[in-house]
Amino acid sequence: MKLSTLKIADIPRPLLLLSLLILALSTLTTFTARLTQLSRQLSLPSIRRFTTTSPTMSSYAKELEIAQLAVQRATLLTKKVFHEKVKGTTDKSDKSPVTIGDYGAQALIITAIRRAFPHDEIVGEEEASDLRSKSSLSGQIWQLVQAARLEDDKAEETLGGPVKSEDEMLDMIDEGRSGGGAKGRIWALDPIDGTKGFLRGGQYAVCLALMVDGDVKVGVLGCPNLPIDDSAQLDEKAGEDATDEGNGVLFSAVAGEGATSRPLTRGGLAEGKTIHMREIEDITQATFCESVEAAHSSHGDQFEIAKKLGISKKSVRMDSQAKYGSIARGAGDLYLRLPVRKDYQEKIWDHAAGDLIVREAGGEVTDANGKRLDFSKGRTLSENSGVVAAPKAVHAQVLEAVKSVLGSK
Ligand SMILES: Nc1ncnc2c1ncn2[C@@H]1O[C@H](COP(=O)(O)O)[C@@H](OP(=O)(O)O)[C@H]1O
Ligand SMILES: [Mg+2]
Ligand SMILES: [Mg+2]
Ligand SMILES: [Mg+2]
Repeated sequence: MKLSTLKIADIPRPLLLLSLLILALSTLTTFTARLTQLSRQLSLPSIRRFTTTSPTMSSYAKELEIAQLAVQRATLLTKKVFHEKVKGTTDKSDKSPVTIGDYGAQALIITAIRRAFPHDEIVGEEEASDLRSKSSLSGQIWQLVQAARLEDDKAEETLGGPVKSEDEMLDMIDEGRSGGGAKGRIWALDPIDGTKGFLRGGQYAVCLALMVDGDVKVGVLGCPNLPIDDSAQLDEKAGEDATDEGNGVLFSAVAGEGATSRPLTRGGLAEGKTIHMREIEDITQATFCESVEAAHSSHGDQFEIAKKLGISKKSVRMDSQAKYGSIARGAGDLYLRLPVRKDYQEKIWDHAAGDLIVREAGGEVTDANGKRLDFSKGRTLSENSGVVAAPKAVHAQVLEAVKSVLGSK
């Protein structure tokens, strides 16, 4: 029989039904993929939820994978610098320290974001202008950046390959100069949070978050010096004499999908576990965390607040967003950060990832007035004052103590 004379009636029924089924399935798949893409572009969470085909498939699966791998790769570089006696430290215009580790990690992470999401904006803490006039420092960072490769070709391929040249490295660092804001997709990056801890041999974190229209949707914290074991409880020495030997944890969260921890590796991503804050039955037994640096938060006010809550245990002093990660997995309970100076505005990159990870683990994060942290105002949290993070069930009680201590000053 000639093909041109073939009639539908001539096709065997089972074959016809099978062809129709394949056609219907492929049309549905294309439609669903297009709808998901559209909802992502338009930031429509309700459509996104509807089009997510399985409960384990994240709405921000690609963003989460890139963010985790980019942070993991950057910790290869920071760990190397952590073990060096000389860390290429310079002072920034605000007199705060920055090291070759901070610059190198920022270059690596921004390169990964640029390759995967070329249209996204990035708010990064560091900028390259000082490096452009200090070629020996820039050369040292370039050596480190070239050496920082994940021991997993597929993971490197996912990140879009290495930084191509020293010039590209400097340009990538400067790609972090977005002013932030309430519209569109903006990443907040702190390549080394807790630089003072990093220099002192304490805790530090590599922090990355994606905000969409001012809301944090994805958060990742790489904490090379925290124990892998989620149940390892913090004691008052936890923030001192830290090391990455046998340690290293990668925290992550996606809005509405919970928080996870997994061991940091030198290659691809390890298996993750869901984490939760601890349920506190008796607030007097809570472990509270605060900065090591007295200039970053008021140790005096925090002591008074703990006293008011009946907490007699000494605080755990620890640098960086490792505090957020630690309370999110129930290794501690509260994080208090009350302002020392009225004119200081907290930076979004110091809180975006930690805020989401704690909230997704069952916590509540507000400022000292009980307002949610507002990441839509630019590079700083200009509408907020301080941070109060606690399990949901006791947050109101903690906030009451905060207000009472601050109100009586
Ligand atoms: N006066 C101040 N009040 C609050 N935070 C401050 C501060 N001066 C600097 N910081 C921020 O505190 C961060 C460290 O927080 P912590 O004390 O929890 O480790 C620093 O991040 P970097 O180390 O990334 O610069 C810096 O941005
Ligand atoms: Mg800094
Ligand atoms: Mg920081
Ligand atoms: Mg920093």
